[in-house]
Amino acid sequence: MRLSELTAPILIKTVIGSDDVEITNITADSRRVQPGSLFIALRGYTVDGHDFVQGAVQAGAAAVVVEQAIEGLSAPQVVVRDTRAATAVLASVFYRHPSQAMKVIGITGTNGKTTTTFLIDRILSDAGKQTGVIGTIMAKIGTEEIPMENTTPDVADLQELFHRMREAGTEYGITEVSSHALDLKRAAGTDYHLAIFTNLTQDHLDFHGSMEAYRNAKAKLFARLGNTYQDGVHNNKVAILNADDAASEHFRDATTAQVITYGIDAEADVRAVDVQVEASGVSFKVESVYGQESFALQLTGKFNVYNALAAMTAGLVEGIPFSSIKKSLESIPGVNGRFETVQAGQDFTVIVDYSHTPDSLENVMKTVREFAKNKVYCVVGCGGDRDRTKRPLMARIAVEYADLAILTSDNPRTEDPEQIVDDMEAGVQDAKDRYVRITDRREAIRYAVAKAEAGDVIMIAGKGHETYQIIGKTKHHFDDREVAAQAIRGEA
Ligand SMILES: CC(=O)N[C@H]1[C@@H](OP(=O)(O)OP(=O)(O)OC[C@H]2O[C@@H](n3ccc(=O)[nH]c3=O)[C@H](O)[C@@H]2O)O[C@H](CO)[C@@H](O)[C@@H]1O[C@H](C)C(=O)N[C@@H](C)C(=O)N[C@H](CCC(=O)O)C(=O)O
Ligand SMILES: Nc1ncnc2c1ncn2[C@@H]1O[C@H](COP(=O)(O)OP(=O)(O)OP(=O)(O)O)[C@@H](O)[C@H]1O
Ligand SMILES: N[C@H](CCC[C@H](N)C(=O)O)C(=O)O
Ligand SMILES: [Mg+2]
Repeated sequence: MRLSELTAPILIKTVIGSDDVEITNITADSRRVQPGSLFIALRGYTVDGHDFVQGAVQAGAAAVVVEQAIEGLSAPQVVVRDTRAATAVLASVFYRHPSQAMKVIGITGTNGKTTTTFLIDRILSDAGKQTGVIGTIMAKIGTEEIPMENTTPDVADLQELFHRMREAGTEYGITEVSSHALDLKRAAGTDYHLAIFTNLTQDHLDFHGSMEAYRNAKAKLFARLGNTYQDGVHNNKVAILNADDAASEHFRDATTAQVITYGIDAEADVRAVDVQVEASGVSFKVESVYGQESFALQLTGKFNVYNALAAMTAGLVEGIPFSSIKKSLESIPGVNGRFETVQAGQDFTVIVDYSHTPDSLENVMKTVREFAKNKVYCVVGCGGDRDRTKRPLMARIAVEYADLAILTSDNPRTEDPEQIVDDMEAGVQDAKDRYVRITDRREAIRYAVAKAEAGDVIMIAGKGHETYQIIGKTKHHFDDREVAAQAIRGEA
């Protein structure tokens, strides 16, 4: 595409040099520049992309987009007011608005996004639809799986993924939309068909500053959910909200789309009743505007009833029959790293879970307590370079629900691991006999395994599907499931 055509929709800009050059790819990362690339300089949290403009041109960039003109540059420059906002426009134009060629489902909320995307994927795939998924664990296009750095990728990468989905004939793009993405304009330019809200509880206060700002970031997904009403119900934009979460009223106000609610405790359009939580799964009945159905899932916990309700509401809105949804949801054995049990021949239960927020930890620990007959151990840490205020709260929850909490490391990143555990410990000073601190995660898991006796439960929280531990800036191989199994087998 010619640079002139690509930048035409940007109203306020100054072009230095000729814009009659061919652009073959766009990127905001100089390390990924190829001959013919358009390099866009973003001011990040760590470095300023403007510092890499010269390097990008040396690597073959055909042109650059900047907020400040660079002196003596040999390549054409387009100077704009806000390169982050411009990237969203440029990516949409370059890939020819791929999200409009499919139905994109956006899922936001503190917890349950990944799980809900998996459930929706199963419901739609079983109904014969071509799907693509973008989320924490990976992106999936048909059967191709692509590893992901973030839950929601950068806007140029996101549009490229939609482009690849369109090429593959995808009918539904099922995507997690993080609050970071909404604030950093990664989701700008995506035309969402359904927007789903799971829940809002504390996380990411380091980034958003307050719960109100965090909620407002999530509200953007609903505020941007179209403003037109088309003929035929299935062409309409729909917001799917959790009736049991107070933030839903805020999102209802923010959107002009039709709203449908799901819930358990409050009145809802799709409501679960008679919820029975067992170790082997959760059962419940659904009463809804679409009829009634009973479910017996292999997933467990009340929180998974919410995920199932959100997913089935999406399926029902899309015209999938209840009977088909029931079959799909009941056949799902579990989601990678979410309440996943480790079986290595032991006579106690070991569960690996991705709970890395106070609310998710409380949910899984409550669920464990509902079926645990003997002692419960909780191995938990908190990520470095992330919300510090959740640390004492998570430690508190571990201590309250477990007979013994083992406070340890998660991904320390660039923080001192001992300091992170200190921050956690600040929340449990009055309960010294209810926890131990073992900063080395492998040792912490080994300790819990050594302590456990027949019928006990060990919850290993925080890392779920992750197969690494980030210490400093280095990713080391580490898998809670592997480490637990080795400890059980007595391997080094
Ligand atoms: C806070 C945050 O979101 N940071 C993201 C941001 O990083 P940053 O601002 O530090 O970027 P930077 O390193 O300063 O670089 C600025 C610019 O210079 C460019 N650059 C940099 C170096 C170089 O040699 N050449 C070059 O061109 C970069 O590509 C970038 O465009 O831009 C990067 C590139 O897109 C992201 O990878 C990075 O996510 C980091 C890894 C991250 O940890 N993000 C987390 C907080 C996050 O986004 N989480 C959410 C929510 C998770 C949830 O659901 O709970 C998610 O969606 O994953
Ligand atoms: N609906 C829910 N409500 C509360 N907690 C949940 C819910 N669903 C899952 N959880 C808990 O949260 C953890 C993370 O779930 P999941 O990965 O589905 O969430 P996510 O929103 O994608 O997280 P992330 O923000 O890291 O991408 C699970 O391991 C479980 O402990
Ligand atoms: N998407 C979340 C993942 C946290 C996972 C946890 N293991 C940690 O490292 O804190 C985040 O980036 O905050
Ligand atoms: Mg996720």
